Amino acid sequence: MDHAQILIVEVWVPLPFRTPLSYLFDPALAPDGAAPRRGARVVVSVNNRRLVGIVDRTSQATAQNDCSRLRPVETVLDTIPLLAEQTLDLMLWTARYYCSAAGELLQLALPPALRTSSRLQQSREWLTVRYWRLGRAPTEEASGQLQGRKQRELLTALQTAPAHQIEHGHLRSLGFGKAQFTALETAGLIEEVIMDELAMEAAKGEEEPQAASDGPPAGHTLNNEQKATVEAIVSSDGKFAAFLLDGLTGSGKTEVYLAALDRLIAEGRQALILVPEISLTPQLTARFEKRFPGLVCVYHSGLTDKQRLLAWNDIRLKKKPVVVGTRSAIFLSFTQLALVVVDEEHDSSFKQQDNCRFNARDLAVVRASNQSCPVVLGSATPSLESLQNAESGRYQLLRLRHRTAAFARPQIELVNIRSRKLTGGLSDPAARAILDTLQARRQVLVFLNRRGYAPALFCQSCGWIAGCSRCDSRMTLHRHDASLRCHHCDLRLRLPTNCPECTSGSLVPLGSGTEHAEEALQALVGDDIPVIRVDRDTIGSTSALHDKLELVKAGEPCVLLGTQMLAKGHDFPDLTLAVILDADGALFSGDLRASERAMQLLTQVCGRVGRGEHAGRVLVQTRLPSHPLIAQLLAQDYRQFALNELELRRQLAMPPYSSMAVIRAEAASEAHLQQGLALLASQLKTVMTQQHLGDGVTVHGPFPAVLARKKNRHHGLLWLIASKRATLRSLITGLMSQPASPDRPRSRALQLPGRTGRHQPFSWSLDIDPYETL
Ligand SMILES: Nc1ncnc2c1ncn2[C@@H]1O[C@H](COP(=O)(O)OP(=O)(O)OP(=O)(O)O)[C@@H](O)[C@H]1O
Ligand SMILES: [Zn+2]
Repeated sequence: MDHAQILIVEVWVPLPFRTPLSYLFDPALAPDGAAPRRGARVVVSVNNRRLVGIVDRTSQATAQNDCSRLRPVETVLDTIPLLAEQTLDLMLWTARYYCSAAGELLQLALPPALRTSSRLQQSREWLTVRYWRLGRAPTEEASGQLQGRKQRELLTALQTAPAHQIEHGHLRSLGFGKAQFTALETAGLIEEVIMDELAMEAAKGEEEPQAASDGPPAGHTLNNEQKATVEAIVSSDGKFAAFLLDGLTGSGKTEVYLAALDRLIAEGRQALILVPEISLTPQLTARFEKRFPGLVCVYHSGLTDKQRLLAWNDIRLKKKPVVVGTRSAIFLSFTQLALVVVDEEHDSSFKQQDNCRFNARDLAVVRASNQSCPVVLGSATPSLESLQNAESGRYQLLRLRHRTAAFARPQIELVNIRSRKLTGGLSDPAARAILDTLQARRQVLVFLNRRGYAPALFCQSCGWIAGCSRCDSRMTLHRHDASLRCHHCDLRLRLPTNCPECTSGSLVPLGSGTEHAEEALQALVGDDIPVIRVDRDTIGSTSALHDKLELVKAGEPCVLLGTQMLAKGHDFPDLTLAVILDADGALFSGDLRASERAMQLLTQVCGRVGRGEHAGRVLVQTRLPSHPLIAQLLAQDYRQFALNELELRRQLAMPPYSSMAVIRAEAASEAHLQQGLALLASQLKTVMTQQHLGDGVTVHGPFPAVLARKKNRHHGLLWLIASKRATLRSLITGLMSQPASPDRPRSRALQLPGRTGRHQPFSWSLDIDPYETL
């Protein structure tokens, strides 16, 4: 083989490999003789599977390369890079930082239609777009013959459009139709162009500036705090700066993002707004769309494959400069970011909980830094990590201390329910407050973070409790379909009528979930007042939630009942009472972040009321009125809470004052689990000794996971805590190069350790900067 002509193409494939795979490419065989460019897609085969991969690098084969062992690239799908350089760089950075496979991130960086080999043809069809443009040689005579007003309007539209062309669909939406197209085409004044958008590269630089729009509807007149905040953000235009926007619930953070965007995207650049879950906040998206009509693109996994492809491409080609998306949107192909916003930055949904366990909030900072633009992390209840970054000066702290509403803060009262009778979880004082509020024609929010009818089913004669046969957990009673369900593995059983242990018929539900609360609330308020339940069981689709929330927005008296779905950023001016049915549920967990999470959740619920013209009131039902966290909730000083909590973490040398990784292991049996974890622990010791890591790092465990048995697999973990991030890195890198098991040395270290499959006797994975630690 003549090495001089053969190229070696390194390709990332969507499999858990640590390095790209090498393939041969013979330019002589390519139709245009060109090598595939970085970021272009190719089809390659891996273990007889044909996969779509992304080109990382192409180089000349040398005599050192053993080309006979390499397979050829099967097809080059793109002549241009489909993934922006910036996205590819971020993928590689993410894979390195989180010790995972860059190729697997392709699933997030490319929409499904572009990476599934059976959909490739269809994706091309979806991206073929019809345009009309000015004819090449319109004659004077032809122009003179223009008949109708609409024909002249169409011509003017094209004359003033960038590149003198406009998409067919867009023209139709402007009211132009077949009559005008045919007439002008016949006269040679316009012509049709069919374009393969997948083969188009994004406009570079300022070539095609996209004005924010012709006078977007202005927002509120900003108050002084908001103005100062916007100025601080805008003054970092064109350079990297990270801001923590710490603003009370309802202090107008969203208004700040909008105003900053207004100033920053004016020059045709892009902006990314990351939100926890789009389906939960249709209102937020609507606010962006209203302010930037036609310029907002929404990107999340709830879209159909086609919608996702078109949205992805609009973003790539910079047709829609404002992108509102969930965590995977961080991997979109932006080339010219002017601003990145992470709304509700404390939210757990920014952390991916499987495969590559990245935190999109942290990647937002990395991406902004790579692309030299400001990034704003906003929250009323900032994470301790971000607060610490602000304290240490890494992030600039911006504060909004005043609510925009007429009333500063809701009034919070405790209801001690230790010896009270509850109906569907509801105490008498809470019931009275609800009725009073509805009487005054206002709305009520009832928060209960537990779905189903009851969290347990109990036999009064023998004490049996329904448990899951596959997990160490209780089954939840769902009454609407008379089932018992495990919320961990989704096992579903018919509700028994008799106790399976003692056959007695005295089975009773224990405790209350939202289904029970709904029943009790409806009985309390009567049939005329709607009780709107929002939880995972009632919200099948985005539109279902949207319809329910519209009902609340209409302002009629109603009761909005639900789980944490309701705590996320909703803005309903007529909500004046919130009832937290069971504050204690949030207080018991040994997790590192348990208090932080509980405080954030409860504070956010309290923040949903009193946002309009009327004062808000919150009733907190608890059996532990003197619990310190409840006291801090009453004080309504999240910041003080956070500072105390930070001090505690500092004393314990826990994150954010140290770097942490969790090794999660699962096994077919307890014996396999113990054996596997013991091996890992001893390998960690070996690495620590070899590399003299000494006091810099501590390994805790092994210990069982909170749910020690889940889906019939046994779960356990190890904690690695280091004073410096670099030490943790050395330890992890060292561990990765240890043999997978004593009798099975890792041959080429290509495959990531521990990711050999969920059905192995023993497997493990790494969680760097874990959100959940148990
Ligand atoms: N300067 C202002 N003048 C009058 N009203 C304002 C102003 N800024 C914001 N608002 C209104 O106040 C309400 C709360 O603002 P916004 O939703 O921006 O707050 P937020 O801080 O994002 O809230 P949260 O974090 O609780 O979701 C909204 O209805 C908004 O329209
Ligand atoms: Zn189960």
